[in-house]
Amino acid sequence: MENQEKLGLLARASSEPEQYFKELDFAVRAVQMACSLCRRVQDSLISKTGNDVQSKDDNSPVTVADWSVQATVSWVLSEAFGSNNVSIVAEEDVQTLSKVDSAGLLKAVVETVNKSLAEAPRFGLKAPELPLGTSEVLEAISRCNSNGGSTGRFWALDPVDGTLGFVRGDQYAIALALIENGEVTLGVLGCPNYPMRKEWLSYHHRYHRIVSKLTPPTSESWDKGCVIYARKGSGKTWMQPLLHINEKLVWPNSARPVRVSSIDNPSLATFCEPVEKANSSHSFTAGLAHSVGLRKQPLRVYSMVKYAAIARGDAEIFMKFARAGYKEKIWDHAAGVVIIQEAGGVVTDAGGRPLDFSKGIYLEGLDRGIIASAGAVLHDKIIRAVDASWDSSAL
Ligand SMILES: Nc1ncnc2c1ncn2[C@@H]1O[C@H](COP(=O)(O)OS(=O)(=O)O)[C@@H](OP(=O)(O)O)[C@H]1O
Ligand SMILES: [Mg+2]
Ligand SMILES: [Mg+2]
Ligand SMILES: [Mg+2]
Repeated sequence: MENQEKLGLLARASSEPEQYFKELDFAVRAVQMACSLCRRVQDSLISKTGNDVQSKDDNSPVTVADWSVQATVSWVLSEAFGSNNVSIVAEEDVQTLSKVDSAGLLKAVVETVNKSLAEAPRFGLKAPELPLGTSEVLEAISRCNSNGGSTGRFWALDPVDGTLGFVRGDQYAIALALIENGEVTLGVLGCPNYPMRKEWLSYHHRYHRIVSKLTPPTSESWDKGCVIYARKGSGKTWMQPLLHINEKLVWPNSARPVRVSSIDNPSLATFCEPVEKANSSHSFTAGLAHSVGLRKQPLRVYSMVKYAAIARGDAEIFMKFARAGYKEKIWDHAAGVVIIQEAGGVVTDAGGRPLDFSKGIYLEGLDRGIIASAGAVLHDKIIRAVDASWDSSAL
């Protein structure tokens, strides 16, 4: 009882729907396991120069970690709720993995999944009696083939968000959300490299190693990591430390509530945005920043760690304006939205409307871009600035 309270897993009032506690509990454990898996894979990825990063049809990267996390989370959720009751929308599929020349890759995925599942008892979960075979791993990945929609319940999973950051030894996230009748009801974000000090969020390993005189943080202080989660309507967002390998700490883990920043003066506010210009227009947001009076340098961070930074109060604004024609996917945002909202923040499209998770795998009808803020004052200022500058922008 006391432990559940500490974890933020208890209902505040008996009128609150109890059915989400089991879901949140398993989701947090699954994401903790995924964080542990990713840390191992990222460490081995950076320490060798192999052919460990594949390219998808759109030239975006995918790694052993993406498929392995998808299989692991899918397996854990199926064990907890029964595979017939679990519907998952997730980013990866098995096409590349099932190709004849991908035997080595598939073997690495199966090994990684089994290594991760063998760790399940540390997270208070049951490990499989026997290691999973290749077909079981492929089946766990391909079971995540839901198309979402406006009715019923499904999970949205981004096994590794910010894969580019992941392969560069930088920030990335594991994102799991539960969506019911088109509304995000639970969000869990694992951020294995979330640094101990927020200043280090803008520290890009590769880049700074070459051009910066900054002393690199030691791996101990850099690799702090956290899992952040929230249940819709609870008014609280919680944060757990990562369950580190080699640590004595076993489940249940401790958690503390986090809150958005109280800064509403633009000149004191920090905004974050994607690292890659190809994913969001840096020139458009620079113009917005100037007109709103944001004075600080943008914090460019890979992945949904940007949502976590707002929820934790380490930054005040997140903006993303993808090129015309790009359709945002639900798994890139669902967990982050509920985590910011329950921490006291605001997330809408650039027209001020809530993001619509009820139309399948894409955020259909999204008006121009996505804006998340620590509060309504900053949010309104940004939205007005977008309106004022949109027509003269090249977007
Ligand atoms: N062209 C384009 N425009 C906008 N967004 C795109 C585009 N291509 C991909 N994506 C999606 O962006 C996800 C990564 O977003 P980030 O905020 O991490 O971007 S960045 O790497 O920091 O630039 C990334 O998520 P992951 O694939 O999970 O890494 C993609 O879903
Ligand atoms: Mg991807
Ligand atoms: Mg993603
Ligand atoms: Mg991904």
